[in-house]
Amino acid sequence: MPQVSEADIKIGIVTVSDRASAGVYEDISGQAIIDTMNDYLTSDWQAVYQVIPDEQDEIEQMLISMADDQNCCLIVTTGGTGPAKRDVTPEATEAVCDRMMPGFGELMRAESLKFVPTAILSRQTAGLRKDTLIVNLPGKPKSIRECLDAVFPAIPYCIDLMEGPYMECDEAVIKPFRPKK
Ligand SMILES: Nc1ncnc2c1ncn2[C@@H]1O[C@H](COP(=O)(O)OP(=O)(O)OP(=O)(O)O)[C@@H](O)[C@H]1O
Ligand SMILES: Nc1nc2c(c(=O)[nH]1)N[C@H]1C(S)=C(S)[C@@H](COP(=O)(O)O)O[C@H]1N2
Repeated sequence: MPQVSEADIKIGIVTVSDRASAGVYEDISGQAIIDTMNDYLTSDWQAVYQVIPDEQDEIEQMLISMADDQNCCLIVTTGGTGPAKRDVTPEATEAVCDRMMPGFGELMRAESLKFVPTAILSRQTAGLRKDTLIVNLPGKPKSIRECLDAVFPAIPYCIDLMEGPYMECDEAVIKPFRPKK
C-alpha cells in the first residue's frame, strides 16, 4: 500500500546546456521529460524544473538542492553526458550519489544503439542520493523518449524499494514492472 500520498511525488528535471541556459535555443529536451512524465504517470506529480550551464559545481548544487531540500524522489537530467570538454553531468552525478546504479546507463546505451550508432558516446549514468534516484539522459530532444521508454519500467519499483511515493502509471503507455510479493 502507498506509504505517502500521490501528491507527494516530486520529480526534478535538470537541463544541463550552456546554450539553452543562455537562451540561444529553447529547452526542448527538458520539456520533453515533463511531457513524457505526464504521458506515463496517472498519479499527481509536481515538476521541479531548472536549466543550468555545464558547470560541475552548479550541477552538483542543483542535484543536492532538489534531492535534500525539495524532496524529489526522482531527478532526471538531460545533456552534458558526452565526450566534449564541458560535458560533466556524469561526474557531478557520481559526486553527489552515495551508491551508483550502473544498469541504467548500460540499458540506455544498449537501447539507444537501435536508434543511433553514436549511442556509446554517452557516459550517462544513474545513482542514489539518500531518498532520491538520479538518472542522466543525453541532450538531444529525441533521446529523451528513446532512453526513458527503456528504463522507466524499473523506476516505480526502484522508488518503492527506496520507500518513496507510489507511482501509478498509464499501462497503455508504459508498463511498470513490480515483482509480485
Ligand atoms: N536542451 C535542449 N533543447 C533543445 N535542443 C537541444 C538541447 N540540448 C541539445 N540540443 C540539441 O542537440 C544538439 C546536440 O546536443 P549537445 O548535447 O551536443 O548540446 P550542446 O549544443 O553541446 O549543448 P551546449 O549548449 O551545452 O553546448 C544541439 O546542438 C541542439 O541542437
Ligand atoms: N537515444 C539516444 N542516445 C544518444 C543520442 C541520441 O540521439 N539518442 N545521441 C548520442 C550522441 S550523438 C552523443 S554525443 C551522446 C552524448 O550527448 P550529450 O553530450 O548531449 O549528453 O549521447 C548519445 N546518445
